[in-house]
Amino acid sequence: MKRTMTIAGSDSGGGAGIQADLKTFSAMGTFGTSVITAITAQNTLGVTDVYGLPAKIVESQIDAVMSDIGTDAAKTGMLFSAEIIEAVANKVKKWEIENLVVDPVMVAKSGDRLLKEDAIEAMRRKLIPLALVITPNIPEAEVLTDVSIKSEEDRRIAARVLHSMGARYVIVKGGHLEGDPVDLLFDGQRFHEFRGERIHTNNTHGTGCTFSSAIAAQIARGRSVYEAISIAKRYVSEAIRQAPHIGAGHGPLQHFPKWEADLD
Ligand SMILES: Nc1ncnc2c1ncn2[C@@H]1O[C@H](COP(=O)(O)OP(=O)(O)O)[C@@H](O)[C@H]1O
Ligand SMILES: Cc1ncc(COP(=O)(O)OP(=O)(O)O)c(N)n1
Repeated sequence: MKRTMTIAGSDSGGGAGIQADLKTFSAMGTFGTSVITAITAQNTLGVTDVYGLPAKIVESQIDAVMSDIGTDAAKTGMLFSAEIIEAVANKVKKWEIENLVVDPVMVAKSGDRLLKEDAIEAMRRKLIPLALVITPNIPEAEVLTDVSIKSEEDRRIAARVLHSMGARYVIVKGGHLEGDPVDLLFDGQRFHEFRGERIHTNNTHGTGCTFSSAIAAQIARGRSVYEAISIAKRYVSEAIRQAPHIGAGHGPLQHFPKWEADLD
């Protein structure tokens, strides 16, 4: 069985973070392991408290997983501080993790901060150069590149800047744009659009976590980055469409046991 590791924060509400990642890994037919970076007190209405863990315990969790179980791909989500980003980057190098999907999580849908302001430079310099794939949404791409994205051309410029920082594949997601969500991939040479149909709902908590975890799991299973993104997009769409209406705010997605089996 292929192995996938998430390095991310815990969401007590179960919709995003580590919890969404592990549900997605399982649905994709991979064995998921987890490295917790921060604990959030969170529900569908928002985040009421955040506790960042010491970088040392993040390092020892990675060592514990990698020295015994190993991984075929990894993803990062909420990394909270510059210290944790540096610790993760060092361990990614030490364990030679090449299939790394970086979801540069900064702010929750509720508007609450999940990454300290002074950690953005560490994200740019230490982690992005190690990424096989980086999956920013529009606001994250703007912060990382200092490009204000007002048009499709701006989005392409931002994708090029992120690629120049060292990520091999850049996908700037379109969930925050008006109309049907189109995600834009740049591989260093060509652009490719992944088109979806907008589902009008409040149940979109954890879409980014689910998308990046599904990409990591499909890469672990040997699919190309293009195939992995295409499958991840279908999965997220269906997970939003069949969301269970839980909580009074942005509700979580529905995850599907044996989704992978349905693909073959
Ligand atoms: N309402 C929606 N209907 C269909 N797909 C969506 C919707 N919202 C987001 N997506 C898709 O979910 C994935 C995550 O995108 P996005 O919501 O932009 O990320 P994030 O959660 O990081 O803000 C993307 O593939 C995006 O196109
Ligand atoms: C612990 C934790 N990690 C990440 C997020 C953000 O997740 P995302 O998938 O981008 O979903 P939304 O917050 O945009 O719904 C989070 N909220 N908590």
